[in-house]
Amino acid sequence: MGGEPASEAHHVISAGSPIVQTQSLTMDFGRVVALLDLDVRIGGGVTGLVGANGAGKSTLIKILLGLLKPTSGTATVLGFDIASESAQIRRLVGYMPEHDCLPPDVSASDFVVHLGRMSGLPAAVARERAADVLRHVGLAEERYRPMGGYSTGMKQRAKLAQALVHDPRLVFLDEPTNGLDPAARDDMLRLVRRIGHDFGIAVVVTSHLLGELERVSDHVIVLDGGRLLRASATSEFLEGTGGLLIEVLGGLEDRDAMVGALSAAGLTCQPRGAMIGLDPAPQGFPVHDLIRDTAASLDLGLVRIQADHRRLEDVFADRPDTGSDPSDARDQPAPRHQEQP
Ligand SMILES: Nc1ncnc2c1ncn2[C@@H]1O[C@H](COP(=O)(O)OP(=O)(O)OP(=O)(O)O)[C@@H](O)[C@H]1O
Repeated sequence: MGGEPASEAHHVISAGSPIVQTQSLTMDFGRVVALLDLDVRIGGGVTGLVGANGAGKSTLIKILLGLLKPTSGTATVLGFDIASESAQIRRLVGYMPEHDCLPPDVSASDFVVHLGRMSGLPAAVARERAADVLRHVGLAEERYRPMGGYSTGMKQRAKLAQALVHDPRLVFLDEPTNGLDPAARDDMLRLVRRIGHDFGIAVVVTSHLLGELERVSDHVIVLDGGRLLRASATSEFLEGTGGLLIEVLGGLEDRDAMVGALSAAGLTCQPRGAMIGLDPAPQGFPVHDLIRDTAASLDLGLVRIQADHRRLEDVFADRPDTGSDPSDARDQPAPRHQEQP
């Protein structure tokens, strides 16, 4: 958190420069090696940092903010060196920590104004900015109430607002959907995407739920046991498999009737939640016609036929040292890593 306008970094960062770059970053806590020889490059937009609990996501963020000193390796944030220029970095970067850090007796409004002042904003500007960001994150009248009485969703919004109050160029959001119910999680993910796209602030957002990062991120970095497992555009993770997803009207019985009929017609398919996952059919096979005819013969309405996509979970299944079984659940937590002895 900090107060100087973002212009301070403009002479350092030019178009195409990385927002974050690390080289051989290692964090050895003694009992655990949290990061090992990590080389990552993060650009603008929304970057999802994904990995199981303990994969090293929070450690990486804390190192980039200058809150932890790495055992070895180097990194820059917005062109500034983390070892010697962390004050400049904190001025231009917002941070939403993972854990609850809100004083219960203070209102979100007073809290965000206070942090704006701490970042160096004049009082009137801090009040104005706080009102703006609290509105953007969706805290209305309740912003004048003590935060101790807030729901988890409201607390997450207050934490997000304080990360934005000083108009940063980059925000680190550590597990912003933690503890939220599905509706509140969707709202938070929409907000994350707006911050990256409508507000033009680079976002690094962590989650152990792979499916949700797939929805909001332009790029995804996958950490596993402190090592980089994969980094690429989200679209590359989601390349088509050649398979299809089918949905029919009705309940699970209707879905199962459709699975049975398609299987009897020689296609390989299985229930996937309320939908049906269909394996790729041989080239030239009139698969769409067959699906339509099968649904018609069962008197079932077809809701949709869509391309199946590779899921982020499959990245973990692809890694060389695992025999892990990719789960069907989109929001399946990533596998835990082995702690180093
Ligand atoms: N201060 C510390 N001292 C010792 N070990 C630590 C410390 N901080 C983190 N660790 C260990 O380092 C590893 C990585 O932790 P980290 O918090 O970075 O993971 P994470 O991917 O953010 O997961 P989570 O979401 O559970 O925090 C874990 O094994 C954790 O126990």
